[in-house]
Amino acid sequence: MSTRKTSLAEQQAKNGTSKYVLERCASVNEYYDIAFKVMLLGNSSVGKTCILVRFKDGAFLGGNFIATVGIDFRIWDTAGQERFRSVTHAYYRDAQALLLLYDTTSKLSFDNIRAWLTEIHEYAQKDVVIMLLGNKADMAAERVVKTEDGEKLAKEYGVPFMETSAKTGVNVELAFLAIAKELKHRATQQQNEPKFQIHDYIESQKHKSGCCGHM
Ligand SMILES: Nc1nc2c(ncn2[C@@H]2O[C@H](COP(=O)(O)OP(=O)(O)OP(=O)(O)O)[C@@H](O)[C@H]2O)c(=O)[nH]1
Repeated sequence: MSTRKTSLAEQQAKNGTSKYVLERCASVNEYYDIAFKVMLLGNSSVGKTCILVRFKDGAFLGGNFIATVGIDFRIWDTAGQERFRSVTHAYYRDAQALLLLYDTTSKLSFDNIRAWLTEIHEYAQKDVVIMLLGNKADMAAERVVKTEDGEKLAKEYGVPFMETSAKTGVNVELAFLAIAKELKHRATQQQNEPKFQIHDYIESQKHKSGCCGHM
């Protein structure tokens, strides 16, 4: 993709400066044509921080995240604890995308998704992109939330869904990439151009990466 304006972050990456420099640069608006605010939401301990770290480290190690995605992601890792809720509400309003996580080994975190969605509808922008993620898919023995339950809930609310693992990395990049593609298409879509179908995109990519039992 070619929406990126500058190669400063890239140069610094080539020069071997730390990933923190790269990440900081990646969050500076002026280096990009488009920038979006993405938030990670969900109960405490569902794995929001781990998903973000997995995504960022994978991207840094691969060395081509910025070049491939070409969009400045400012990702807000929120606190899941109830006592911080009033603080996070304030940030919903200008978020373009929300990754809503539950933990496949925690029924409570799954049951609370409805409450999270109610809150999102109250505080977020009407056209915010929401994606439901069932995390910790690697913990097969401890699983209490079936994949079908996640799928059913997502269908009910009309949001895309996938199971992820911050531990193995399965579907982590796909989740962020799908959001990036959706937001980019919305921002740059020309008249008469077909709408990006996020559900179709995810389904086609999920089949590619979800084949080999390494959840
Ligand atoms: N096995 C496994 N463990 C995970 C995964 N994701 C997170 N964890 C573990 O779950 C715990 C909580 O992860 P965090 O990323 O801190 O959770 P959080 O949602 O950011 O929590 P708060 O900051 O309290 O809202 C940690 O012990 C992680 O190691 C995963 O995909 N698989």
